Amino acid sequence: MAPQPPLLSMSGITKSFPGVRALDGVDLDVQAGEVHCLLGQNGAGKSTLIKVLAGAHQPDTGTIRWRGEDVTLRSPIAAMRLGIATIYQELDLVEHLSVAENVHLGHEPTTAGFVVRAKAAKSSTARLLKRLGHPEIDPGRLVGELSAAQQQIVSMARALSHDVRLIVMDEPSAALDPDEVANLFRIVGDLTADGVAVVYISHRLEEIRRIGDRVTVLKDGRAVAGGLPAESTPTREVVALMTGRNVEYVFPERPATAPGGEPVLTVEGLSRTGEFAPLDLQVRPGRSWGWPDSSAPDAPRSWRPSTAPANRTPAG
Ligand SMILES: Nc1ncnc2c1ncn2[C@@H]1O[C@H](COP(=O)(O)OP(=O)(O)OP(=O)(O)O)[C@@H](O)[C@H]1O
Repeated sequence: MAPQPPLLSMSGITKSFPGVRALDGVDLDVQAGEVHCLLGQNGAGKSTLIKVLAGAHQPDTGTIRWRGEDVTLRSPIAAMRLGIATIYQELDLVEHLSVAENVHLGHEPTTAGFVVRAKAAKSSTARLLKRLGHPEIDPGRLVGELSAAQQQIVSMARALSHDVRLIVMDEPSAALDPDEVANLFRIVGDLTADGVAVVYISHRLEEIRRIGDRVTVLKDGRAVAGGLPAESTPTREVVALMTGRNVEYVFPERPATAPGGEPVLTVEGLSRTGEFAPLDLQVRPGRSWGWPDSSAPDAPRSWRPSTAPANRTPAG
């Protein structure tokens, strides 16, 4: 049997803005059902590449093949019609519309009669939210009233309300707590099991190892590595590709310091009414020192407010 062409094949993509070549001949191949991670430092060209893929930017040169055929993605709607959805970090939801209205914006269910359409939109939205592990989100609620994590789920529901074959997720875990990240990974696993491809942008290398299949690394607008195995490529190699420097240079070893030298800072009996009880501390060379979250339930008593919080005014 002839091998399947990649779901997506971007070749030699260039894109310049005044004074900067954001993409300089980038290739990206994505297979159906894989999680393809896109890595690169700030300014490497990731956003520009996914905007080209989303139909939001037109490339200056290069070709895009989709399921084996050359395509031109003239607009986000054209990309969406092919089954390419993008969930940007800055979510593009309309805050004063309801969840269901956002999910179906531009492609409302077409059953006759407005009320029936609204009902159909609500029930199909409820089904999508359940599939995404968030049945508690009310499809009738205004999007502006939801948390950042819930808004991201709404954005995913909107992507899934189309016949999607590839979803681009731009730093999807950035605003999520660990439970929400676990739910995100479950969603990604379900999508890929259904044959949907995910292009996943993250700065968190440990995430890429956990859910990624392959990695493409961008640096200064070029793909310096394409389709590396996510699980087995050593972190030092990925960091070296991203930065152009070896790990020893990026994370130089700290100079050895004798434990317990003379304190560089000593504080005794420091307190602030309504903020924290008297405390002593010493900071010594070569030691790390962190300030615990005083509101955490397991914070030592001395870190918690001693009385009702007072207005903060600069100490005189
Ligand atoms: N609309 C624009 N106009 C001018 N320059 C742009 C525009 N969009 C991106 N650039 C420039 O193109 C280069 C690549 O930017 P891009 O946002 O694609 O990088 P990135 O890898 O997504 O970085 P980040 O992680 O910071 O978003 C940068 O030098 C950026 O300043």
